Amino acid sequence: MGVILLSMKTVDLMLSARWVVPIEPSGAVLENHSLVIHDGRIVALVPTDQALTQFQPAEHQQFVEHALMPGLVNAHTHSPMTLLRGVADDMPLYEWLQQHIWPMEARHVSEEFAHDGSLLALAEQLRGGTTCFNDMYFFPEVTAKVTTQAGMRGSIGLLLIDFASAWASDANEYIQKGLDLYDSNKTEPLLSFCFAPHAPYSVSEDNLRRIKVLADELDLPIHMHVHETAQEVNEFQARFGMRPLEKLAQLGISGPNFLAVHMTQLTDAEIDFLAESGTHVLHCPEASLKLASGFCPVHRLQEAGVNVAIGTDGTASNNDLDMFGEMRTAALLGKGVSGNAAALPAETTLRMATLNSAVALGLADEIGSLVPGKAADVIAVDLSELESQPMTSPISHLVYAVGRHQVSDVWVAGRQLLRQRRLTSIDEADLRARIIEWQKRIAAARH
Ligand SMILES: CSC[C@H]1O[C@@H](n2cnc3c(O)ncnc32)[C@H](O)[C@@H]1O
Ligand SMILES: [Zn+2]
Repeated sequence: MGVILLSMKTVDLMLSARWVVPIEPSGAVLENHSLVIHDGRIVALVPTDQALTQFQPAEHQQFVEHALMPGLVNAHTHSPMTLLRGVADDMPLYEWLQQHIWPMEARHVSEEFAHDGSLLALAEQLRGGTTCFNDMYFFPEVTAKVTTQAGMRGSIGLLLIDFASAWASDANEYIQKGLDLYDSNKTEPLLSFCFAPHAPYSVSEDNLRRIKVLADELDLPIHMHVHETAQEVNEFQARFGMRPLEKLAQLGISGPNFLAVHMTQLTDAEIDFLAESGTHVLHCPEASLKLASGFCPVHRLQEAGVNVAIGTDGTASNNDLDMFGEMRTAALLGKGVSGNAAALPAETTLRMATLNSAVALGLADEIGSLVPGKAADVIAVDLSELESQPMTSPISHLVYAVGRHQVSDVWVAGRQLLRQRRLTSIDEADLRARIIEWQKRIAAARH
């Protein structure tokens, strides 16, 4: 016994579970395996009986009726917009943006708005099993700070839009503030950055050229709403004599460092072009459905070889940050739109919300699957509930049957941020009080 103990490796944490869904190297489910974690990284994923003879963990948690899987990666959102949840429903994109959201943002967006809205987004996402999100909003330095304070992982958008806001008055200031944010945080382990020009219709060609030069110089991805509605494409065509994607191709923006959000309007030739250029598509099915923007042809994109990731978009159009719900919608919609029940099977959809999102964000070496060497961004999903019975297939249940309330525990870089459904790094009571104040302020301004 003494000899065995001596040869055992001391590690920080062992998570043993009935089921583990690592996503890579195979999409298969492992039974009775343990994840071994040290210094925030996965050091082994082995059968539990083997793990117990090889490793001596400082902490050992056992999940007898749970599945462990990689944290979900929300490929597109606008965190502070949680404060605008439910303010403008049941209308199309331009009416929603121009008559409701932009005027409300002009009235309310501030450092404090970005702080409290981001905190609410972090809390909602962690409680729903999302461990990393890709953001685009005003005051990104505030979102970045709250994210690191909470211990979550974030890809922060260096925003550009051609109108003055509480954050910046013109393109020069937007770009400079973005670069300053990047410079002062580029070594922060939980943060990464994307340039985030809002859309082809809201950022001039000259400014897009500037972003392209900077993105090449710093080797950062560019993240942008593109071909969201037919109206966008038609109006752009009337103004510039070409479709937005063609303009972006002309500017050299499309390619493996380009993340195109929505993409509901695509010709066959454009699908081929996206595949050839290595452009990533960030699919936000619920926001596109709610705004009746159109349908992203996900199955055709995947058949062509395009990397398609899943995002929620913001809560003013979704209206939640529920990546389990989003996976289910993506899978069902993908079948409906393609007329093919075999399109977007559960395993593919789970991969879209984890590894594909990580690939799009340039983070696949770090997150998106449970592979030794990667960061320990892990979630435990309780499958003991009646609603998950009988346990015919964990992967099927995770996509088609599980609700986000079944996420019991969450770790980011090996740090536990949700323990038996309680947040460990965010004060829920304080957050609730702040949100009630915002509710009053926003309601008062509307009357
Ligand atoms: C300038 S920060 C981001 C900007 O985007 C707005 N927004 C949120 N959702 C969408 C969407 O689906 N399409 C276009 N613009 C969107 C948000 O209100 C902010 O102003
Ligand atoms: Zn968006």
